[in-house]
Amino acid sequence: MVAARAGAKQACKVVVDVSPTEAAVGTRLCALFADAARKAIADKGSFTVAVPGGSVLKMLGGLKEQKGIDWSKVHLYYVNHKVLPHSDPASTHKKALAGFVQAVGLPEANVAAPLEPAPGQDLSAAASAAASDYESRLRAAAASLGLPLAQSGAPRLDWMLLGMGADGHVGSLYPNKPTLEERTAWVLPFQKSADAASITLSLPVMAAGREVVICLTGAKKAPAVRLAVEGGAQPGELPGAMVAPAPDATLTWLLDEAAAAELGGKR
Ligand SMILES: O=C1O[C@H](COP(=O)(O)O)[C@@H](O)[C@H](O)[C@H]1O
Repeated sequence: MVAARAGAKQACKVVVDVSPTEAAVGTRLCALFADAARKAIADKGSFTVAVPGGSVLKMLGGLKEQKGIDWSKVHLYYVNHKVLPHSDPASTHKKALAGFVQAVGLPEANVAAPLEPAPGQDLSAAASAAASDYESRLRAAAASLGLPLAQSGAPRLDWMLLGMGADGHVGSLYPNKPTLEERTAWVLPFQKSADAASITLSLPVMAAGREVVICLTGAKKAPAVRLAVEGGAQPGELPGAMVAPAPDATLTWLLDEAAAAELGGKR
């Protein structure tokens, strides 16, 4: 079921797209991704997309079934990434390569892999270096691909695909953290604990997507979905609700029935 909503505070068009099961959400996600890629490539010769980790990345395995995409014209970025060697089983880059990139024939040169930590490097220093490197690469790509910039100055990727945690976190932007206040940097380091750090796109870059798709499933996330879609979160409480795309953008909530269960009204 697909419904456009006017209720949320975003100025952009908001679509709530509900499928019966998690598997059906995965199928729908890959079909929408493929449609957007084919259209962008036909219209302007390239498709730029940022993808998250977690359950949404796994769903992208279904892209293997999609036909008619010129993968040499697709440019892939990560919404967030743990500061780890690419050989680490928890590396999102490693999972993306194995999950769909290699199978569909997306050239690895078109995948912006984050800088790996140097052996023995201090984690916080490695996170800062990786964030700064990723931002430089994104700036270079924005220039070479001619990406338009949003009013915030952030690059407008064609598709900004986000997951959201039950606590409302998107990428590595967590509730009530100073990273939510960032307005200038495109990529930020975030140290979650003494032994876990990541880099993440900033809120302005997430919001700058020409299409922003927030995909999530499961009953545990239903309260966060209700708050984000219908409003009412306290400032800083729910990062997913703080992604406010431009008026000419579309924000699509791609949900299963369980995640949509607390939404009232028409959906
Ligand atoms: O920590 C993270 O969580 C979100 C949501 O993950 P999910 O497995 O519950 O879908 C994810 O989008 C993000 O990339 C990841 O770092």
